[in-house]
Amino acid sequence: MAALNATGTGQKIHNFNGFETRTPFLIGVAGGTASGKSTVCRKIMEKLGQDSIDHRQRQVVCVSQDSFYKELTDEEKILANKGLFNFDHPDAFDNDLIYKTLKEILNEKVVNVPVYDFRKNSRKKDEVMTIYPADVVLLEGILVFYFPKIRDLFHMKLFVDTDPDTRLSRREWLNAENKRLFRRIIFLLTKRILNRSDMPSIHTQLRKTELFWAGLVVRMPEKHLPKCIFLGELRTGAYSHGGQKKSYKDTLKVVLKDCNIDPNTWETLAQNCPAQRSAVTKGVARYDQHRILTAQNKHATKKYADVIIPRGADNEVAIDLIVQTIRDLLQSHSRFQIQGISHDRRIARSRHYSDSQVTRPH
Ligand SMILES: Nc1ncnc2c1ncn2[C@@H]1O[C@H](COP(=O)(O)OP(=O)(O)O)[C@@H](O)[C@H]1O
Ligand SMILES: O=c1ccn([C@@H]2O[C@H](COP(=O)(O)O)[C@@H](O)[C@H]2O)c(=O)[nH]1
Repeated sequence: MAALNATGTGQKIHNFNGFETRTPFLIGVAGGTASGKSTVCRKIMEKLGQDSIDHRQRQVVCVSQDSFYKELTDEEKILANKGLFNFDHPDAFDNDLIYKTLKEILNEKVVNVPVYDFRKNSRKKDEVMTIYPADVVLLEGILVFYFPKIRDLFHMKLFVDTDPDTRLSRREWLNAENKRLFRRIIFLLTKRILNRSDMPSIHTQLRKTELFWAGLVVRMPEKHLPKCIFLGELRTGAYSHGGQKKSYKDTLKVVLKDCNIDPNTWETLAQNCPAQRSAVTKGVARYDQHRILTAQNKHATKKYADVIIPRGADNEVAIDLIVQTIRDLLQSHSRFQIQGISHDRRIARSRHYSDSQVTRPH
């Protein structure tokens, strides 16, 4: 539990589970998609009465790892539109920015984090979320414990553990208009089925089909329509009518690289059907192996948690325990306390305030 030491300078130092730290106290909240991470964080904020406080005055703030999704390149956007981009891979996030932001938060700086637009798979232009210095900062996300450098910054690590079928059932079936939710439904569903039947992932199968088809096109006689359309474009890097630049060439290049096949020698390789088949089979197997290892590593981040919350937001007992721990941390500061007790800190922190924020933390 948290203990507090007063230093000679009057500065307060927490001693929590062997860590010595000044505020802010950083809490990581990991768990699978739709496990209830945001809901757990929202409940914590509500129970601490923080949701009703102006965001510049809050002692507890919550940030989502989703804000740090990387900007996709044009090629990646094409893959994403085809459902071929893996948003659950650790590299899908701007991990350098996550680290830099957490370090700034730990140094009590005002930080601006990007606002991610799931519909466009990109950051919103001219919009940021300003995080003001707080005593406790929660960062929730599917992969917040993946990279040791980031993981080691947390003073406390929570894992929201909700079984995959419940997560799947939570998807909003009626909201099929919403592309993001729809993609997640398909993703979770196929993942469950493929895992159960021990088949390669949908990402792997799509790559295999795409490469076999691309090889077939290379071997077609020159005048065949698919060859004119696809490889004409592939050779010259032409614009497709009304479409995006070099779409076929670029997506094929990404898929080839994923499968460790050199895009520069691909056409020569594809002329030799058995050689191409063997290279694709090997490349796809390698890709699937890499994908499985990444998924295992990702899943294994649960082992780094200090507290595992089974049933997510339904687990009131676990949430109350966490809330009480945060309350203890906050109340151990003589200058400011939560819920109804005076906030000298508002004055003490007024130098940090700025009017630059556009949106507010949830
Ligand atoms: N305990 C729960 N019971 C019912 N629905 C829940 C529960 N926890 C979360 N949900 C719902 O499931 C969906 C995903 O929850 P969310 O907290 O956004 O998950 P995550 O942040 O892990 O993706 C949301 O629509 C949310 O309202
Ligand atoms: O552009 C995107 C970015 C991410 N996703 C998916 O969203 C979830 C994020 O996890 P949560 O736990 O729900 O916050 C993840 O499964 C990504 O695959 C997306 O669909 N589109």
